[in-house]
Amino acid sequence: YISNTMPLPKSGSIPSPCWAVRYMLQKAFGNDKLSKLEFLTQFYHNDGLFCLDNKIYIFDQKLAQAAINKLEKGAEHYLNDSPLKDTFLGSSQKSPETRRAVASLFRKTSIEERASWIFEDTKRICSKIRLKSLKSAKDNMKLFLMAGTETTASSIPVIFSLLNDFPDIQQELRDEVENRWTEILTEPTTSLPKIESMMKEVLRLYPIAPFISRQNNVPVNLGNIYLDQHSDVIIFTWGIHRSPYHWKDSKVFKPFRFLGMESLQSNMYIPFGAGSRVCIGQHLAWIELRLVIANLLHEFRFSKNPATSDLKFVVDWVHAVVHPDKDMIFSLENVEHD
Ligand code: HEM
Repeated sequence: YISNTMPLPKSGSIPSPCWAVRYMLQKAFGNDKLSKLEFLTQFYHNDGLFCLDNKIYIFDQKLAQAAINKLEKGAEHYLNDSPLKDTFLGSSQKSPETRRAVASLFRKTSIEERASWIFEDTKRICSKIRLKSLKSAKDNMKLFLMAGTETTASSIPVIFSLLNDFPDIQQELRDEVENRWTEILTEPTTSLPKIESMMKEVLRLYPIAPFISRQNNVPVNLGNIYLDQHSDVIIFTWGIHRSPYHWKDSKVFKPFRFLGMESLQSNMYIPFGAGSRVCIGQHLAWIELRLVIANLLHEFRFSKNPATSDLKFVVDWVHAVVHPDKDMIFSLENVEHD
């Protein structure tokens, strides 16, 4: 009703919820910010973006693509005192165009070439660390450890919580593991199509990193949208992944949705971000997750425990990860093997 009676925003302007919509959101969702944002992505579907609390949330595919390509990571001074400054690994402080060029060059190289670049780069970083204080090196290590552990670790309980809700699917995945167990033991990268499809679907419905952030140092046009200098832009992965306009049965967990799906429309699926700042650890995370899930399914049967029957997933806005709202307790039963 509110949507139909509101004046249409001018083309090229960024809509923002009026007091009536804000009141309704508060009544409907209380402090559940994620649900409010999810609601607003549908409310402003035709605009593809909205502004809330001085942040611009983008979920239209073309606008998201433009924002990813044109805007900065949002840490413009981050590298100033860092030993990564002026190194290949620290290319984040260069212009988006340079970074894209570097990233595409990097993609075309062989593993051996990459290794030698990284080796040279690391040597340069080490000599800088020797000359400077260790503080900024520590900061970068913290980023790496946070990005590499919170994310993968948070994905595992979400996956098993869903598999508890669907015991038949859990068994189907266990069967896939058992059929290939000897292969997995000798070759840990053995393909497990059903498990991989399920992992993709979990990261679609519950993207562990629910948004990616960007900023601009100079005014920028995204399509016909004008962004002032230093706009705070959020590419809202959660909204994109759950949009009924992009996905059939968008709110339903369909673990085998991705089976046999060769390619996806770009930017409809961005659990690891996109562009030159795409997650550096995505391939490692994928292998880790696949092996952890295979191992756990091989060892145990998981089922719901009454102690955590009404589980909800919430966002830790500081670390930008999705996690369960309380400790998860599962019941385990050993899987017997001959
Ligand atoms: C399920 C697991 C993971 C998810 C969902 C995930 C997701 C993400 C996302 C969305 C970004 C931001 C990309 C962007 O801004 O476009 C990111 C960045 C990053 N990730 Fe991951 N990640 C995961 C695992 C890992 C692992 C295992 C590592 C390291 C071993 C890692 C290291 C990083 C680093 C260093 C960045 C910053 C890259 C940059 O700023 O250039 N991540 N990740």
